[in-house]
Amino acid sequence: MDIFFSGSIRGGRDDVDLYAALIDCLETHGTVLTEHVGTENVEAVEQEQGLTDGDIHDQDVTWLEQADVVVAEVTTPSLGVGYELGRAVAWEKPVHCLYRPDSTHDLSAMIRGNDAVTITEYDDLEEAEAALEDFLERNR
Ligand SMILES: O=c1[nH]c(=O)n([C@H]2C[C@H](O)[C@@H](COP(=O)(O)O)O2)cc1CO
Repeated sequence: MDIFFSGSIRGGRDDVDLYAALIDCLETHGTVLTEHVGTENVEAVEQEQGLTDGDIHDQDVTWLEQADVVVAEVTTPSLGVGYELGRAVAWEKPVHCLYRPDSTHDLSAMIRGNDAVTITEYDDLEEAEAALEDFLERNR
């Protein structure tokens, strides 16, 4: 199963360690196409690789199209994550979002109000992992 994991990069990297833990969990169920989202110095690595913003966009959209399912951690608001979710919904991919309700950012109505997206509100990693396992089992 190919999994597209979506998480904030330029929107803010406060949750990067959490993204890495979620990616580790997802990798026990399939191939995560976007492992780089959980890498601390992702933008420096992309720069070293000579990737332009155009390359990053095109590569991510290719992975998104290839993915069987999409998982996003949406607590830190991100334009890129919102864009990826919109395209995933338009392609009718199964989409699951994880959100921590103790956040200072309220979740966008464009995500919470979207019937095509399932959302788990969670407080700790264990709860998030259980929700992901359930989502992946239902969409295998
Ligand atoms: O350098 C990048 N590499 C990359 O893969 N992305 C993709 C993957 C993430 O799920 C999403 C993050 O968007 P943003 O940077 O607007 O927070 O966009 C985004 C950037 C920077 O915008």
